[in-house]
Order: sequence, then C-alpha cells, then structure tokens
Amino acid sequence: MAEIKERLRRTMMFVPGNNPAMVKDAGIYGADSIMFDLEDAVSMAEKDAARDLVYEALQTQDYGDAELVVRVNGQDTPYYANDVRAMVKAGIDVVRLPKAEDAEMVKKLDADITAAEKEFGREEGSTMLMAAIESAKGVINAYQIASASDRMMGIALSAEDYTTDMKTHRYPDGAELEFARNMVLHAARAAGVAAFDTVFTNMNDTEGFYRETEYIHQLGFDGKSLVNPRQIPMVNKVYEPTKKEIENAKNVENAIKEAKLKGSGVISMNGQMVDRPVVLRAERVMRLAKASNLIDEEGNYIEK
Ligand SMILES: CC(=O)SCCNC(=O)CCNC(=O)[C@H](O)C(C)(C)COP(=O)(O)OP(=O)(O)OC[C@H]1O[C@@H](n2cnc3c(N)ncnc32)[C@H](O)[C@@H]1OP(=O)(O)O
Ligand SMILES: O=C([O-])CC(=O)C(=O)O
Ligand SMILES: [Mg+2]
Repeated sequence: MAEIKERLRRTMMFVPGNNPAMVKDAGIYGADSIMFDLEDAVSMAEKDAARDLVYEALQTQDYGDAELVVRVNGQDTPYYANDVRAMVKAGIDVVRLPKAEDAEMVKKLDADITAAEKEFGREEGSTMLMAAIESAKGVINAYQIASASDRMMGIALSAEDYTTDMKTHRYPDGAELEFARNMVLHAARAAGVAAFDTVFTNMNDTEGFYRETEYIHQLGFDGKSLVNPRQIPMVNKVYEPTKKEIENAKNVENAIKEAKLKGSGVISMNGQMVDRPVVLRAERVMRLAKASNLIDEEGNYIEK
C-alpha cells in the first residue's frame, strides 16, 4: 500500500464491499485509487459481512500500486466505529468520510483514527483521510472541512446526495452543480489538498461521460469518483497531455535546471518567463505523461 499525500489520482473507483468477485478483481483495471464501499452500495443486512470481506481482501489480495481507500459508514450510523477500527487495523491508505458537513466531523474521524492506530500498533499519522461533501451545508463549509486535519488528502463532491439535498436532480449540462464544483475545488486548492469530482452513473452515455470529464479536467479537478472500470481509460484519455504540452514541459524542466546552475529561480525560454508556477505545471504534465506511458526514462516523448 502506498502512503503518499502527493500522487496522481485521476481515477478513484468505487467497489461495492459486499461483492466478493469485484473486491477480488478490483486491482486489474488500473485505477489510481480503489475505493471499497461499506456505505451506500451495501444494504443494512450486509454491513458486517462487507466489512469482514474487505478486511480479509486487504490482508490477502495484491492491488499493486493502487492507492487503497475505504468509504466507511456515516458517523450517525452504528457501523461507523467498527468500520474505522477494522480498516485502520487492516492498514488502509485512506479513510473516506461520507456526508461531511463541518470541521467537527473531520476532527472526530481524525481522533478515531489516532485511537485505532494506537490500539493496533500502526504508525501514528500513517492513515490519511478524505471527506465527501454531499449537502448544501457541506458545500458552505468546504474550506473548514478541507483544512480540519493534517491527515486530509482530499475532498470530493458527491452529487447524487447533494442534488437530493438541493431539491433538484442531475441534468446533462451540470448547471445544478456549478456552484458546488467551484466551492469544492477552491476549498481544496486553498487547503492544499486534492479535489475529486462526483460519479457519473449512466454507463451507456459515453458521450455525456466524456463531456463531463473534459469539463472537470478544465476546471482543475485532480480526478473523479467512478462506478465502473470502463470509465477508467476514458478519464485517463482526457487527462493525457498532448505531445506539445509534454515537449514544452520538458523544455521548462531543462530551462529551470540551467537557471538553477546560474543561481536563479527564473529564466526566459523563447521569450516566455519560466518561474515556479510554470515549473509546477510542467512537473504535473510530466507525471501525467509518465502514467500514460508517453515518455521514456529521460522524459522524451515516445512517437507511436
Ligand atoms: C451514489 C453512490 O453512492 S455511488 C457509489 C456506490 N455504488 C457502487 O459502488 C456501484 C459500483 N458499480 C457497480 O456495481 C457496477 O459497475 C454497475 C452495477 C453499475 C454495473 O454493473 P455491470 O453492468 O455488471 O458492469 P459491467 O458489465 O461493465 O462489468 C464488467 C466487469 O467489471 C466488473 N465491475 C463492474 N463494476 C465494478 C466496480 N465498481 N468495481 C469492480 N469491478 C466492477 C464486473 O464485475 C464485470 O466483471 P467480469 O467481466 O469479471 O464479470
Ligand atoms: O461520491 C460520489 O460521487 C457518490 C455519492 O455518494 C453521491 O453522489 O452521493
Ligand atoms: Mg452519497
């Protein structure tokens, strides 16, 4: 399991925690993050069995380089406490809190994780957390939520519950989510954590999925929560940098290396100023290019 705060998280796939076949095979599709769900994908009758199934899988399955996330049940349920204890004991990378409404809820999860890390002898602070924002109150408090814990890795918009709370539903143009998306994204960026867009649930509407993913990519989201493995290559395609972007990023990296040798943090490249923000963007392009196998060891674009 990989415990890194900064990493690519284009695709975070929900895997129903009560489905043995899906839990077992979840690693074969190449998701950046695999998110086992103990909450809304699992019926009340199956809550304990799902927790046991995911716990067992975390001990026995090899999920490769994927980041491992679990969506626990909400703090107002009788399952929450056992979910957190079991998942920390299993050494999960990230605990995702659903229906986060304020900083207090995040602080409670942080304290509960700390207690579980102590109880099970896990390194203190090694478990990250994230919060899903699924209501008007959560959106209004997004920045407080995003900055409530040192363990915070990211925040996600959860539009199915959010649109219900807002007395609307989801439309193809996404206008009903505009404010929430921008709030979640700004809160995440201001707090220095990742931002995840919500699920797209119509598996037959490929065109609509691409349209939504291109839109959230343009806004600046790190990635998206997904419900089906077929969505993974589509998101990766949208996040793939172009040849021109990669070559430009490589030139930026070279230019800044040269500048550093001269003891400067800023340099001109073909008349274009290259400074820290440009370098950070270039680094992200190179990370995305590497993940898409578009560059060689030296960072040169591979012609296909
Ligand atoms: C609002 C919310 O809270 S959303 C979050 C909670 N919801 C979920 O977790 C639902 C997750 N998704 C799913 O259960 C399924 O993808 C469904 C029900 C939406 C569609 O199921 P299907 O029509 O069977 O999907 P599809 O035909 O594409 O499946 C292809 C393969 O991928 C597997 N698969 C599908 N979805 C997933 C998934 N989320 N995780 C892991 N494996 C999956 C299937 O088991 C199947 O495997 P197989 O070829 O070995 O038999
Ligand atoms: O996190 C998500 O996108 C799924 C979810 O729970 C919601 O939309 O309510
Ligand atoms: Mg929800």
